[in-house]
Parts: sequence; C-alpha cells; structure tokens
Amino acid sequence: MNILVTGGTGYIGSHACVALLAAGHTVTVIDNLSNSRREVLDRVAKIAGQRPLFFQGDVRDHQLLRSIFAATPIDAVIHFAGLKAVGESVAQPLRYYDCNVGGAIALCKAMAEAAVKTLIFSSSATVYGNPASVPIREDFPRSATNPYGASKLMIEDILADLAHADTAWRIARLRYFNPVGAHESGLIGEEPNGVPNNLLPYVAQVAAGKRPQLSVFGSDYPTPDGTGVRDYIHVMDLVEGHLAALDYLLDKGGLLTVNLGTGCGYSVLDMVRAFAAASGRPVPYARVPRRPGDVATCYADPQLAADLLGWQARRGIEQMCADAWRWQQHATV
Ligand SMILES: NC(=O)c1ccc[n+]([C@@H]2O[C@H](COP(=O)([O-])OP(=O)(O)OC[C@H]3O[C@@H](n4cnc5c(N)ncnc54)[C@H](O)[C@@H]3O)[C@@H](O)[C@H]2O)c1
Ligand SMILES: O=c1ccn([C@@H]2O[C@H](COP(=O)(O)OP(=O)(O)O[C@H]3O[C@H](CO)[C@H](O)[C@H](O)[C@H]3O)[C@@H](O)[C@H]2O)c(=O)[nH]1
Repeated sequence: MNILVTGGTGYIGSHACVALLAAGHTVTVIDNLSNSRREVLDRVAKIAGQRPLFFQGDVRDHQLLRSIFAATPIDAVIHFAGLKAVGESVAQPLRYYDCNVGGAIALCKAMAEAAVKTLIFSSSATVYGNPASVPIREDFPRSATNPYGASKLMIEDILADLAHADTAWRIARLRYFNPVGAHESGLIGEEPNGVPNNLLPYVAQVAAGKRPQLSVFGSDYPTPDGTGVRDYIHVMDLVEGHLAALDYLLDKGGLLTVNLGTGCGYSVLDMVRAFAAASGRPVPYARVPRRPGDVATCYADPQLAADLLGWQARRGIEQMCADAWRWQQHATV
C-alpha cells in the first residue's frame, strides 16, 4: 500500500516510516519541518533501504494536499503532524487549535475529496485527564486540562462524527501513553528543541553530561516511591501498533479507539535507575516541587488492543533506555 505519513520526519513519524517500509509499504511524507529536520529522511533511507517520497509543507495547505493526492495514489493516511508541548499550548492556544484541529480538518477534507477514507490518528492518554483509577480503559471519561489535550479531544470527536456520517471512513484513534526510546540502529530518535519537557530525553542529556542534574517533579505523590508513575512504551512497539491498526481497519472498517501502552507503570526514580544502568553513567537528580498539571499515576489497560489487534508491547524499560542512550550518543554528531 501507499501510505501518506503526516509529520513523518518527526519523532514517532520517522519510526513509523521505518516500520512501514520494512513491512513492504510505499511511504509518502508531508512535514513542514517546524519540529524536525530533512536529514531524518536520509537516516530512514539508511535503515530501511528505501527513501520516502517527501513533500515539505503544511497539512493546512489545501492546494499542496490536493496535489499530493493527485500525484500519488494514496491508500491510507497516518496523521502524526501537530504541536505537542503542553506548556506552550497554554501560552499559545490559538496556534495549537489552528495547527492541530485546523490541520486535522484540512486533512480530512482533502482525503474526502480524493476518496481516501482510511485514517490513523495520533491521540494521547492526555484525553483521560486525571483518571479516577488505573489501569485506564478506553471507556473511561475524557477531559482536558490544557489546550493541547483539548485539541486531541476535539479531533477525536470530529473523527467520530465523520465515521458516523459516512461509513466508508475507516478511522483509528490511537491513544498513546508515554513513547520513549529509539530505533535500535541509533540513527533516528527524539530531538527535542531546547530544554526537554519530557523525562527520558532530559535524563539522557544528564547522563551525557549536557545537563548537571534532573529535577524530579514531586516526591509526595501517593505512589510507591512518591514520584509520578507513567506507562512508558518503546516507540518501535508503538509504531508496530499502527501497522496492526491498519490491518484491522482494512479488515473490519468502522471506528477503532484503542490505548497503545504496556500496562506497566514505572516511577521517575525507576526510570532514572534503569537509564543509569543502561548507560553506565550516573544520573544525578534533585527533588523539587510537583509540576503543575501532572497526575500521580497514569498507565493503560492494553487488553483491548491485544484482543482487537493481536498487538502488545514487547520491549521493556531496559531496552527503552539502552536504545535512547544509543540515540543520544549519535544525536551529538
Ligand atoms: N511524543 C509523545 O509523547 C506523544 C504522546 C501522545 C501523542 N503524541 C502525538 O503524536 C504525534 C507525533 O508526535 P511526535 O512526538 O512525533 O512529535 P514531533 O514534533 O516529533 O513530530 C511532529 C511532526 O509534525 C510536523 N508538523 C507539525 N505541525 C505540522 C503541520 N501543520 N503541517 C505539517 N507538519 C507539521 C513537525 O515538523 C514534526 O516533524 C503528535 O500528534 C503528538 O501530539 C505524542
Ligand atoms: O524533567 C522532568 C520531566 C518529567 N518529570 C516527571 O516524569 C514523568 C513523566 O513526564 P513527561 O513530561 O515525560 O510525560 P507526561 O506523562 O507528563 O506527558 C506526556 O504524556 C502524556 C500522555 O500520558 C501527554 O501525551 C503529554 O503530551 C506528554 O508530554 C512525570 O511524573 C513528570 O513529573 C520529572 O520529574 N522531571
């Protein structure tokens, strides 16, 4: 199949390109390079032995989308493109709604026009807000505490309306927990701009000596060691979940909503220890107050994905940290 990957030079998108190419698909990428670099395509090509067709541009550019659908027979779209920094979304709500919600609407309109109606969308565990209990199932109530989360909720609703209005649409809403790690080659990985917001990239930079120490946000949560607990999932497991979702959509159609997580929760200090072991480097840290907006514990019930897709995460935190460390060493080049 020929798959259009929006945001395909980004962190998760680049790994998806590798997995799609390895599975024998043809890949077309659109990315405006607002949070990634063109060289990622060279690295994807080096790993996969094939280069995706690349269009630099914005998913809100209707003319560009129309020309891509006209130039290439696209069978399905995986929509990763979007903005994802929670704090920035609070400061710049219009930019977030425009890019995320506006981008999804523009993409769906162009897809409808081209009669391409198979779509996989990157949603997030953030749609569960502060969950009443864990593990989190797909039927738990949804809420948003910031514009980024609200944009994901809105897009989920738009896609559900679309699927109900026209049963020719085949749509997957995949709710990611905490994607970490990198391709085992160390050639592609997460490249945060400036100070990393997320735990693992920060820890990796501390281990590499680029930052003096990690700030552990909160030690008084009701968790085994007092620090926040999350469901870290290896990015290659995550993208393999997309391939399974694509197979499901082609077979069953309809609207699919599933968690992509491991079902295991690890604390900040668990991850610090695992990273120190994987890298052989110390990861000094200081305990500081809680980060506003953080929840104590968030991990998935991944059973539905196992039942419907026959998919489950296979890689543990040792491999997540080892692969993130390999990438961190390459990333300095
Ligand atoms: N990484 C996470 O922790 C996480 C968790 C849950 C959900 N998600 C979602 O997964 C998707 C991919 O995340 P990621 O971590 O790979 O982020 P990323 O920033 O690395 O990748 C997103 C890519 O989209 C591109 N882009 C942004 N806006 C665009 C636009 N309007 N038109 C074209 N290209 C555009 C960026 O240049 C970037 O290459 C996002 O939708 C994100 O919200 C990520
Ligand atoms: O420097 C840091 C960074 C993070 N943390 C802690 O590490 C844990 C994980 O934090 P991340 O920022 O890596 O991830 P979050 O779970 O807060 O958020 C991520 O996952 C969410 C879904 O669960 C959303 O998708 C969100 O956009 C995405 O950033 C939290 O307990 C946080 O307090 C620290 O202690 N120090």
